[in-house]
Amino acid sequence: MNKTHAHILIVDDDPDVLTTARLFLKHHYTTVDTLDHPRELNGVLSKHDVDIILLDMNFTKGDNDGREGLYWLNHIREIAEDTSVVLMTAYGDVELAVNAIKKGATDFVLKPWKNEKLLATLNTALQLRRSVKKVNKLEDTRKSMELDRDLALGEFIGESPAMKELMKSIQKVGNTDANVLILGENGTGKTLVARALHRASTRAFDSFIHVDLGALNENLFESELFGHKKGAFTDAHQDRAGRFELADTGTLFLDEIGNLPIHLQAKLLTVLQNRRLTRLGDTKEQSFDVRLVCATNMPIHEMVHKGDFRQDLLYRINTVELIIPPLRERVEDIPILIHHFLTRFGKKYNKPEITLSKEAEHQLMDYHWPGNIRELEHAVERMVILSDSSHITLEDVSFRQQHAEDEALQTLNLDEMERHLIDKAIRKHKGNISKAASDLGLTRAALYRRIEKHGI
Ligand SMILES: Nc1ncnc2c1ncn2[C@@H]1O[C@H](COP(=O)(O)OP(=O)(O)OP(=O)(O)O)[C@@H](O)[C@H]1O
Repeated sequence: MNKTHAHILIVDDDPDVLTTARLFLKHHYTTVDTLDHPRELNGVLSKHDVDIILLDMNFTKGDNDGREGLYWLNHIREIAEDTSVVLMTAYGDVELAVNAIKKGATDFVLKPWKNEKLLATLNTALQLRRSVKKVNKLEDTRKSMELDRDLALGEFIGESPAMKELMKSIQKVGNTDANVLILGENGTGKTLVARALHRASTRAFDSFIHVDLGALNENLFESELFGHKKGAFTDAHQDRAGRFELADTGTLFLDEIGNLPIHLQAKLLTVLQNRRLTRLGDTKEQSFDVRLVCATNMPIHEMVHKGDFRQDLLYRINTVELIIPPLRERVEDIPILIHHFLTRFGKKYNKPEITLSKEAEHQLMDYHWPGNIRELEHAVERMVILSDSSHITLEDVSFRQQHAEDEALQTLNLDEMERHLIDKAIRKHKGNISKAASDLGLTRAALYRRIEKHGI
């Protein structure tokens, strides 16, 4: 017979009771111990994680009021608070049993017991104990998530004025239900900001659902977002909740919203306006309660002017706009980010002492990082992996710097090339626009126009 994995301890002064109970319970549980007096409980409970104590109520000859049992019950509650206690009473004293349960006993059995009844009582007590343990574990997880909530911004590195301002806004907006639109180039940390907003909100313990609208197949848009009923389309073999439902009472993060085709923008707008949705193939409408955070790397306001993005949808999603500047505009953050990634990847690749020379750091600060923090993160990871010593020098960096510039120059897109050259000229002349303009063969006004166009 398969035994239940559990440790049962029987405490009774009657040797016959101990033997009978032990012989029977040994067939059902992996560990069954006995004690002929509760005074030995401390020793056992300090060494073993006992699941259930089956406790007699009277240990002194002539005593039958159960007071001893209540005393030891109290004692167990104090020294092993999540061990369950099941009391044995020979007298069927209901009042005593009720009193014991009030004081924390899980249940009681009458002596002499029926084996099936004893087993059923112990199994129920065991289940209860396991649920209590699970709840405690969840509570621990909740507490650690609370810590994580503070850490979330700890992980968010940036000391430039722009980043400090952004962190303040996250704290301010975080615990409201305002819809937030995050704008920034690829790899600037939009997803990180969306998560930080969620963690700073009262919804932090509910779900955070991330949907990449850029990667979503147009045909599946409705079913993914709003769910479907079984049979709604050929592959709909069962009912399925959409992302809006999954995010209910939590945060829904719609990433790359600028990539949403105009006809789907209309569908999304209707759902947001009505705050109700209908699963594909269903007739019933249902309401939802989500906090909406959207992000895009597209020039969304320009798209509205050109008619590529619906203005009414933009107004729905951008109650607050957070703009994350590109890394090249906050060069002062580069050294701390490098340090942060060196520590992380140093640990990961077993090179905890790894450092970077000052020259190498300057070289990295000079680079324009079109892929922003993600590119920097990958560059540092590569350097840590490839470095032969525990010190990264200019040579290690120059190689990849050159490589990256070559890659950037390989583009045949005139717009990108223009942006790259302007950026390079400005860096070469350390921000002096007149000199950069003359190097590029442009007037200052023409250069300013282009700077604005490229958002440099
Ligand atoms: N301020 C920051 N501090 C530390 N790490 C950051 C910061 N910003 C971004 N990162 C890291 O850079 C990487 C890219 O960030 P994230 O995915 O949030 O960018 P994104 O703007 O959402 O990118 P995409 O537009 O490509 O989706 C992640 O690994 C993230 O942890």
